Amino acid sequence: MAKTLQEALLPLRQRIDAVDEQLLTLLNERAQLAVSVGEVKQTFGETETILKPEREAQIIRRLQEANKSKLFPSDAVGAVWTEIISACRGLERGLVVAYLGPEGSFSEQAALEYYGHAIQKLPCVSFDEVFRAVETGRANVGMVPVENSTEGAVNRTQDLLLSSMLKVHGERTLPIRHCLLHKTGDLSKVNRLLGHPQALAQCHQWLMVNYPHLERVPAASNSEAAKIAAEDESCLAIAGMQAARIYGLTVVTEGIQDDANNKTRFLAIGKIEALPSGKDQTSLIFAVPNRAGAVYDMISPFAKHGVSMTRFESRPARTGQWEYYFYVDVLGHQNDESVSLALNELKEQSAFFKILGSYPMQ
Ligand SMILES: O=C(O)C(=O)C[C@]1(C(=O)O)C=C[C@@H](O)C=C1
Repeated sequence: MAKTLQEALLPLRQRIDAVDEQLLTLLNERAQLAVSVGEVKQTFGETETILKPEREAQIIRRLQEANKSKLFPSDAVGAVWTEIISACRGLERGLVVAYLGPEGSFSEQAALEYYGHAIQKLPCVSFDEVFRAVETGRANVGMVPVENSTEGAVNRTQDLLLSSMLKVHGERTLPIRHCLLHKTGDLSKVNRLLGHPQALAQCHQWLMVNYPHLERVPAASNSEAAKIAAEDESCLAIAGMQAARIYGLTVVTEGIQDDANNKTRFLAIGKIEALPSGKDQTSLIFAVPNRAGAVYDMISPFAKHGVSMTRFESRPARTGQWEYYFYVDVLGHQNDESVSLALNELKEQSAFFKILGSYPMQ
């Protein structure tokens, strides 16, 4: 007699159960090893945050390499091991992560994707507060947006990176899909649209075509806009799907950002510094003396030592003298010989010079 579907599935499901049990045993073995690592760190007086960004990046890259041309998807290797490491790290010591909240922001998503879910979340009301929370030790680390593929630099973050003593130890780039959200979906009472200025700018053309006369009101964050709209039928909000879910909003239109490939790059900041991981980049800020050819002279050490520049941006120095700070990313770690030589030469000629950090590339 032919088997039923359940009968046909049973032996396969039994084998899946057996594999899961083996995985669980191995995960517990790994967790125990992480606890031992934590104890060893303690005996060596390593009492600061337990996070080792270079080691985490190496583990994930090595496994992704080993998994090449295998069945389990490479992206899933990254996501699964981020969570495994996060859980193990949490057993060594909890990690408090500050970011622009409230709950449901893209910054929160970046924080969870980078540090995993075994963290203590500290949503903050502004980027300034994120930096302050980490500087004062209320949080161990923070996650802040630094640039968007449509709108360019996130200016407040750039300014805070300039003045803060915090270092960059990692990066995460997220695709950003904005949605138009409303409490009920009946827009008859709507008279304004709330969104973070960055989100309003990233959706500018779509809004011009679809809601040209609607008043646009800047909000402290997208998730804050969503939270307000959840209480007020006169408000539309721009925020992500996660915020729509958390605050129970109706999605009026999905994907309203002007560029379908809209992305934001976030930086992981803290007091720790990442050691070389084998595939790193270095972020720095410098200012040049105000004379002809100064910028050219400044960047020539990179060409001389074969160091690739991946980002070059300027911000006014606020002296009223048309002077600028240059924000530059280069490939390689500051401990690499070529990068170190180039940076030393650049430093000697700079009116201002600051390394924000060397960190594993995503
Ligand atoms: O190797 C370490 O230093 C650990 O603490 C272990 C571990 C891991 O679970 O593999 C956890 C946290 C660190 O950020 C890096 C790796």
